Amino acid sequence: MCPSARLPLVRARSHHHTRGRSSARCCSTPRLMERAVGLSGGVQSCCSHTRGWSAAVTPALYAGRWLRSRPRVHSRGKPVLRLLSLTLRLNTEGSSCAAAQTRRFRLGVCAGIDPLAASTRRYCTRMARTGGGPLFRQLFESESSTYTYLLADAETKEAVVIDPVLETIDRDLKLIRELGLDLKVAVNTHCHADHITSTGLMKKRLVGLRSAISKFSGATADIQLSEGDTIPFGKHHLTVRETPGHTDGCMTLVLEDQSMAFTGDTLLIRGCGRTDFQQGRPERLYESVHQKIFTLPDQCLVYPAHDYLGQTVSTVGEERKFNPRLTKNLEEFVNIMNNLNLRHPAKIDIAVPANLLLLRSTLLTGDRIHSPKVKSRPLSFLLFLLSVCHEAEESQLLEPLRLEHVSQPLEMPQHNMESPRRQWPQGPQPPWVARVAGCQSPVSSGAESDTESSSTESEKSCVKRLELGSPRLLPSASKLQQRMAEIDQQKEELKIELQLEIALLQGELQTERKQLHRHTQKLQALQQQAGHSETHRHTNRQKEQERLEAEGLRVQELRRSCEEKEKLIPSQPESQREQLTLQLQQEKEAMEAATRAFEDWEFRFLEQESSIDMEDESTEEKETEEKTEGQVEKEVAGQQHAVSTAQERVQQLERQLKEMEREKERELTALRREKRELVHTNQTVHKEKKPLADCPLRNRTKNPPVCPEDAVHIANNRINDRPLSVQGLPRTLPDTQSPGALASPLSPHRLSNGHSRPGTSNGVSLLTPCNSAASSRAASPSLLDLAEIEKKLREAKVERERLLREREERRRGLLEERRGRELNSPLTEPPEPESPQRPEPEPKEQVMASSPLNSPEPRSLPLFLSANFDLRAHVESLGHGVSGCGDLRLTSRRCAGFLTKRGGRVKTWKKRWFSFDTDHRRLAYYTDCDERKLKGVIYFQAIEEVYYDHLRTATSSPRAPLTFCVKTYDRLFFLVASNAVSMRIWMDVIVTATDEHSRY
Ligand SMILES: N[C@@H](CCC(=O)N[C@@H](CSS)C(=O)NCC(=O)O)C(=O)O
Repeated sequence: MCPSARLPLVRARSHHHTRGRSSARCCSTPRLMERAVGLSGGVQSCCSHTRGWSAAVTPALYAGRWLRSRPRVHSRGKPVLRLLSLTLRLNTEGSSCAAAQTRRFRLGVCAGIDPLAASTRRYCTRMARTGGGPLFRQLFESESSTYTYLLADAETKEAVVIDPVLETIDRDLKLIRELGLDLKVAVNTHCHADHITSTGLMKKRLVGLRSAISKFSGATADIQLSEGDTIPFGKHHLTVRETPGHTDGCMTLVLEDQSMAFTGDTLLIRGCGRTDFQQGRPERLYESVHQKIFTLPDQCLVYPAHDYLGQTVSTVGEERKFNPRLTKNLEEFVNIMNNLNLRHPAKIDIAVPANLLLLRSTLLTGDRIHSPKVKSRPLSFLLFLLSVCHEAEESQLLEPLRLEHVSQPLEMPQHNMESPRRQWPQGPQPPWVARVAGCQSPVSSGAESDTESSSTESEKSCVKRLELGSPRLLPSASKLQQRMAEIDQQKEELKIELQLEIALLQGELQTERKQLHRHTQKLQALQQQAGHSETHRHTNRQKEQERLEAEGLRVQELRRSCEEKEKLIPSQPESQREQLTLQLQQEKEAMEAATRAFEDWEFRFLEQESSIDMEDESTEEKETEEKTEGQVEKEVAGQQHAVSTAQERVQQLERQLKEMEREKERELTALRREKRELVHTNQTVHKEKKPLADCPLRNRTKNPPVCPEDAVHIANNRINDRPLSVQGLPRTLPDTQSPGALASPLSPHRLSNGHSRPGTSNGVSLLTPCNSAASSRAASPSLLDLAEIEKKLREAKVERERLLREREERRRGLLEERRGRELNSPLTEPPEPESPQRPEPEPKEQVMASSPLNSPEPRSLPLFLSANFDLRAHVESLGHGVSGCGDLRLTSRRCAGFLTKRGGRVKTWKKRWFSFDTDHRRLAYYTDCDERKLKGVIYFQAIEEVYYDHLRTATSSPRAPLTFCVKTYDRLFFLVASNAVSMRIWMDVIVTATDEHSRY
């Protein structure tokens, strides 16, 4: 396909019209045509200013230049000919009312009538009425007081954003989304020093978006702008006016109808950009404003990049009249500017390199930077990253990429050495070379294909000719040198990007560390909170305990009084006895009721106590309290989880670092290999060019002898081109380690055409001293890099270990603290069962025996309340061999022994000493057989069922066949006996306490 056929039918516009100056600016020279780089139309040109619109510029005229100036070097060194979406754009001006309006306006300008003599407002209103004006939004970022502007064509929705700020990227993108805009270009009026642009990140988020900045900014972007360039969006466009002075790359962007000017930092409202850093020069700024901005119509609205006083807009006329600096003469102006004594912008040290960096299309948007986190990295992290990169990389970043190796027709005349592509011998090429292979037309030279192209036949013949020594196609030494310089540059690029990636990873590490710190703080806060609630709970519990004890005393008092009255009755006159007995009966019932209430209360209390050990459930009141505790514990667990997640992330980062290191090694190896090959080719060229009397060409190509000169070179090569690995980093260059590799840096398949390398006896490439010096120069930074990477890796490892240690210490601290709380808290100390206030009752056998109530037994009373109930006898009567069961202490009123109990919440199995006490009517359990530390109680009235577990807990129980269950009204206890006999005894013992049992 003809290259020109791919180009759009371009439209040409009046380039630049400023009241009466239009003819000076408006031109139709090819140079200016080439400068007019459009977005979608691609090209606009100047033309007859009397017509406003011209016929299309011949596409072919532009095509070559376009393609030559547009190849881009991808971060991996691949050329990406970014052919813009050169859509066919027909000149449709005049087809709509709005366009007609615009046209009339233009014609007015061209005819020397100043249509803006009327107020801008009126003009804008007219434009709005006709729907001709662009959609416009002024957005503000408060930290740096930056204005971002959004302009869009209301019909096509194509949009341009000016000076977007990183901090407000989400807001801006949201608005763009909401308005349904198709953001085509993000342009920066200059390389800002006070904030980081969001351009790079926007490109990452919006497919097809391209960055633009002045070519004098020092930053690279997809589009590098200069005077007269236009940025179209729909039927509108902005024109670039270079306005240096604040920085070299400052531009003012003027809307097509000159109704708006985006002046960046050049002209501020009643002020102007400072000139004390970033190539600032007051004289230049003065000239820029006066020549490029003050020449705009008075009504032209001035939209600056900043305002620190809340002003939003001004006009050219106003500024020309009232600007306190720019109304002065040059000398005064310079004086003012040199004495502003402003503080440097807070972020200058990071913003400048960041902006130089983030505008680059390869960074943060290319496939080298893989990290999925890029999008979500916080600003602080980016700042960190940039500060890391700043010092080391600034110089390289300032250097825009310039590789112009676009394919040229193969059969070009010999004198045309513009394309070094043809001279590369066949073999492993760096990817970018492969991407532009072949005799394709410039347009189809591989830019649209992602596949690596193979050598074409003509390439092969070219190589063959080269190898046969054809002087026609030998590359010039300077071209080779140039290519080597480019490889060095690529190396530098690679270095920068890898360092960036490392910095990214380090940044992530730092973010994780900060997160860890936050989690730790939260954990501490939670612990404090837990401590407070613990104290509160403690106080409450103490009070409750006191009340409980008082109630216990009262119940005892009631009991004593009943007993005394009971003793007195027999000594009373016969006539009163019945009455007294009745009274006594009532008092006893009251006493029983009080006792039951007390016991319930005590039960709840003890249950709550034991819940501290997380083994028991609680009553409703306790549940409320525990809920808070549970939440705290849950949060603590959450924090611990977060800590371990952070730790995993650190490990992951470490892995990524290693991978980066490996990738770097691979890339460096490939680059070194290519360089060696080039060195070799260079050497060949030298040899081909000079008459080699002592080493005839034919001989050299067929069966080359080692001539003395070569021998020297070989020796040199062995010293100078010595693999770096030999010099200290053996693993970095595995392919050059072996003596064979030393002797033959050319890969074997490069010799597969059957020809030995000219100038080598065994494939050794030759180095001139100059080349070898270049080689070592190029190699040294790589060594440093590797050492640096390794150092960082070590640091990361140390950091990781530190984090791990910290985590472990925290965990231990937590555990200890918790243990300490358990030990110190009186709440966790079980109440003494044999407390002085509540002495263990006397053996009830005697008491009950002497009681007049012991018989007749009311049928409704549970079995164990029967006065003559003998537990041991009962168990024996059931056929159990009690005497043979040594691990049980069974008396007439008590049964005690070890059982293993499953925890209520934390399902751990713990051995406890259980005591079934018919007098206290409770089954209590203690930590040990001395019965000093009560862990919990099950009151008889709570027991509902006792049954064998039937191996339900088989997977967890220490002895599933010996596991049985005690069901209370609100909980299920799993207990394990030490043997089958004791299990059966225990079950029969406990079942006596059930109401169910009392019915039989
Ligand atoms: N206080 C601000 C810095 C303000 C500042 O220096 N603004 C620049 C434009 S951004 S580089 C400027 O040119 N100002 C001119 C003026 O007269 O204010 C900060 O700390 O960031």
